[in-house]
Amino acid sequence: MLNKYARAFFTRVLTPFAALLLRLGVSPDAVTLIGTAGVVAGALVFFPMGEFFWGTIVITIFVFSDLVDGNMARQAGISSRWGAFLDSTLDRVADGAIFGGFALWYAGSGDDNVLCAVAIFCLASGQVVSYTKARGESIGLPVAVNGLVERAERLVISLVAAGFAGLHKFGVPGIQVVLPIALWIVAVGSLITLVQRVVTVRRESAEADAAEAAAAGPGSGTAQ
Ligand SMILES: CCCCCCCC/C=C\CCCCCCCC(=O)OC[C@H](COP(=O)(O)O[C@@H]1[C@H](O)[C@H](OP(=O)(O)O)[C@@H](O)[C@H](O)[C@H]1O)OC(=O)CCCCCCC/C=C\CCCCCCCC
Ligand SMILES: Nc1ccn([C@@H]2O[C@H](COP(=O)(O)O)[C@@H](O)[C@H]2O)c(=O)n1
Ligand SMILES: [Mg+2]
Ligand SMILES: [Mg+2]
Repeated sequence: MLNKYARAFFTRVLTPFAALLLRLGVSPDAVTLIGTAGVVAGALVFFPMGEFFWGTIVITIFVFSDLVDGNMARQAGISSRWGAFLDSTLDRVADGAIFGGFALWYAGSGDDNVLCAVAIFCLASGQVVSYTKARGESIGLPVAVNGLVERAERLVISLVAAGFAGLHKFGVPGIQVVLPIALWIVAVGSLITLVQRVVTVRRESAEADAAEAAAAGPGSGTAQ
C-alpha cells in the first residue's frame, strides 16, 4: 500500500537531493552501501541498549537511501541488474539488523522471551515474504500480489513504534508498550502476507504448467 501510494510523494521530494548527489559524483551503489551500513549500525548499536529513540533517528536518516539510490540510477539512466540485485540483497541485511536489534534487546536487558521470539519471527517471516516474490519471479511467474504488509509497512510500523517507545527514556510514562504492539502487528501481518503470496504463486504456477501442457499437446505431461 505504502509502496503504491507513498512512493510517488517521496520520489518528488527526494529527486532534487538525488540530483545533487549525482552532481557531486556520488554513485547509486555508494548510496546503497552507505545507507545499509548506517541502518545496520543504528539498529545494532542503539536497539540492544534500549535506546529506541536515537536508534530510530539514525535508522530513519539512512533508510531513505533506499529510495534515493534507485532515483539516482533512473535519473542518470544507469539502472542495472547489478544495482537491482545489490539494492534487494542489502534490504535483507538492513531488515535483519533492525529486527535482530529488537530481539537482542528482549533477549538481554529487555528480558522478555516471548517478545524476543516475536521479534525473531518478524525477522524470519519478513525475509521469507521477500523471498517468495524473488523465487516466484525467478521461475518465470508474475507473482501479481504484494500482500497486506510489504517491506515499507514492516519498517514504518516498527520504526514509528520504536521512536515513540524511546520517549520512555525522556520521561513519558507507559509509552514503551507501543513497541510490543507493533511487533505483534508486523508478525501477524507478515504471516498473512506470506499466505497471500504462497497462494498466489501456487495458483500462478498451476496456470503456467497447464498452459505449457496445453501448448505441448495431449499426452505430453506437466512441465517441471
Ligand atoms: C516523537 C516521536 C519520535 C518518533 C520518531 C519516528 C521517526 C520516524 C519513524 C519512522 C520512519 C520510517 C521510515 C521508513 C521508510 C522506509 C522507506 C523504505 O526503505 O522503503 C523501502 C520500500 C521498498 O523499496 P524497494 O523496492 O527497494 O525494496 C523491495 C522490497 O523490499 C521488497 O520486499 P517485500 O515488500 O517483497 O517484502 C523486495 O521483494 C524487493 O527485493 C525489494 O527490492 O520503498 C517503498 O516502499 C516506497 C514507499 C516508502 C514509504 C515511506 C513512508 C514513510 C512514512 C512515514 C515516515 C515518517 C513517519 C514519521 C512519524 C513521526 C512520528 C512522530
Ligand atoms: N545501486 C542501485 C540501486 C538501485 N538501482 C535501480 O533502482 C531500482 C530500485 O529502485 P528503488 O527506488 O526501490 O531504490 C533497482 O531495481 C535498480 O533498477 C540501481 O541501478 N543501482
Ligand atoms: Mg533502493
Ligand atoms: Mg531496496
